[in-house]
Amino acid sequence: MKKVEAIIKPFKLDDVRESLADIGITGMTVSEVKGFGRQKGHTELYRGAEYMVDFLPKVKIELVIQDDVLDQALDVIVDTARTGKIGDGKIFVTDVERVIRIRTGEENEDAV
Ligand SMILES: Nc1ncnc2c1ncn2[C@@H]1O[C@H](COP(=O)(O)OP(=O)(O)OP(=O)(O)O)[C@@H](O)[C@H]1O
Ligand SMILES: [Mg+2]
Repeated sequence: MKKVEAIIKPFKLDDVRESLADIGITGMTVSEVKGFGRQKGHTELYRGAEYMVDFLPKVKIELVIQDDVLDQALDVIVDTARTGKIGDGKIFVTDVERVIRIRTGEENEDAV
């Protein structure tokens, strides 16, 4: 199992959620976050205005998925979240050791 953390532009969240649902992703966690990339937050466009702040608003999506859907999920996120402008975001992938569904006690592949 893999965890995918995708930092994206907030206005892309609905599209990304829908595209992921379309390929059968059944759960995700979303947070409002702030961050910067290599432009250090300066001079990035957000909702048509040029922001001059240290941290720009972003949305973080976290998904834990089975290995066999990883590549498809990454393709969907990249294709849907890309505008081609700076600040489109970044995706981090890590291994997940264990997953437990609290209600049933099911684990791992049965629980994602
Ligand atoms: N190395 C990193 N570690 C953790 N979070 C990061 C890292 N790089 C980017 N982020 C997060 O992703 C958000 C978007 O980053 P961004 O797309 O600006 O990356 P970039 O490397 O500057 O690429 P680009 O040149 O396309 O803007 C940042 O605001 C931050 O929240
Ligand atoms: Mg950047």
